[in-house]
Amino acid sequence: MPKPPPNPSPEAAAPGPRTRQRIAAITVTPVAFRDLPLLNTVGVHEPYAIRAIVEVRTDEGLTGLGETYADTAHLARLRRAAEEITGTDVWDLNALARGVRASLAGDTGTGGHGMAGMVTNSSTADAVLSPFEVACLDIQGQAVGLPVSALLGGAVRDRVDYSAYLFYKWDAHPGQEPDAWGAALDPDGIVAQARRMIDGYGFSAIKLKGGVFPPDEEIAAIRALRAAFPDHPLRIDPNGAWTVETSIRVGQELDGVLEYLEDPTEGVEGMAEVARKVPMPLATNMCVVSFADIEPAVKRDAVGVVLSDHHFWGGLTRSRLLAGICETFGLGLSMHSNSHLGISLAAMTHLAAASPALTYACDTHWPWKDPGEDVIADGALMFSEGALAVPTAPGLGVTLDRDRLAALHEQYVKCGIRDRDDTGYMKRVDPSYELKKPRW
Ligand SMILES: O=C([O-])C(=O)C[C@H](O)[C@@H](O)C(=O)[O-]
Ligand SMILES: [Mg+2]
Repeated sequence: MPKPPPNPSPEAAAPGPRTRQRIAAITVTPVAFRDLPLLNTVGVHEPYAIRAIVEVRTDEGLTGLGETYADTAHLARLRRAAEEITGTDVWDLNALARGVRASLAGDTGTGGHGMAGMVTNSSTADAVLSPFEVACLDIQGQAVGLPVSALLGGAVRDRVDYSAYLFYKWDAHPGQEPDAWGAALDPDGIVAQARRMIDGYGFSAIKLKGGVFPPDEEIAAIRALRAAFPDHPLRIDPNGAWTVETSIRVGQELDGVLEYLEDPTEGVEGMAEVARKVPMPLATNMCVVSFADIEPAVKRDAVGVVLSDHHFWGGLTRSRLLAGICETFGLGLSMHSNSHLGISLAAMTHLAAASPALTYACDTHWPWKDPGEDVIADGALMFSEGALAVPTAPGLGVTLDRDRLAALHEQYVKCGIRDRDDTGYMKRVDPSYELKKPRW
């Protein structure tokens, strides 16, 4: 009889405490990529969108990636936080959050996160923490050979659906040649834009950014979309541009047409009043934007769906916490997006894959970006039938292309935009433009 193999030594059998993987260096690089003249209720997108790319390096030589806003105040906070958290173990996300909070001590400023005034109450500490947390998860995944979705509890789906995010738009930035999308300033233009986007990406849900034209014109656009795309769930988001009365009227007129009505009016009280009188759920990325906002909204039954966004909810693990809270209180979960690059898209996809309650197609601004402009290498994120396959490579599953990073940084330096300012740009184009809240 063959002899059984000898028992392994206790050292070999037990994995033992692994060596900590400490943050040795962090680089924060602002970048700019071309953006189109997309209209919203506070103005129009400038010719470039700005983002910050965060690289976290460990003492063992692994690098994790994060992406966030690049407004001046946010960049300064990122750099202060980067100094404070250097030396932290990438597995100790609580210590990471403590370090970020410590770096903000005495900083009472709010905003500066790149949301053009449309999200004002989100937590500064969570917005600063987010890209570092994502980068640490990227490193953790690489270290153990697992995708980030596995670290978040496991992917419950292998594909994540995104929606066609439509905007009213001019045909060109003033003084430039018309872009490939052309103008969309009426129902026909919006339907043509939807067709182009759905033909290109296969999206199976549609969101219209509203709050730009009088509500009846936007109702007409939604009706035209319904006629052209009878089976696509539809949403409209005027970013709080309407009074409570207008919101109720629009909601009642669109009975049976919308899957949800997003931020028709500003504030929890107004949203609660609207919610009582319209037939469809209200969704928000404006009145529930931090953990402190959840209790008042739940108590007043103000919203039916929360649009999570790891960029201002403190990263991926805190967004999973939000998902759990939403499940507990019977709130639906969807996902918000700003103009972004591939690192953000990868993080959003891992999060959505690992969030069982996320049953709506996620927002993304991806189609509005020039496909050639990114900081990641091509090939990791390819849309098919409106969805992205969840990356299965270790970590986020995307790699930084240094030449592209350098080119987009150079573009940031040259373009001169340092803070997102949709209103200021609109006023430069049309000096009679006024910011009104509510507008109708
Ligand atoms: O859902 C939303 O509220 C957004 O996507 C906010 C964005 O800032 C959007 O309005 C934009 O990019 O103009
Ligand atoms: Mg919104």
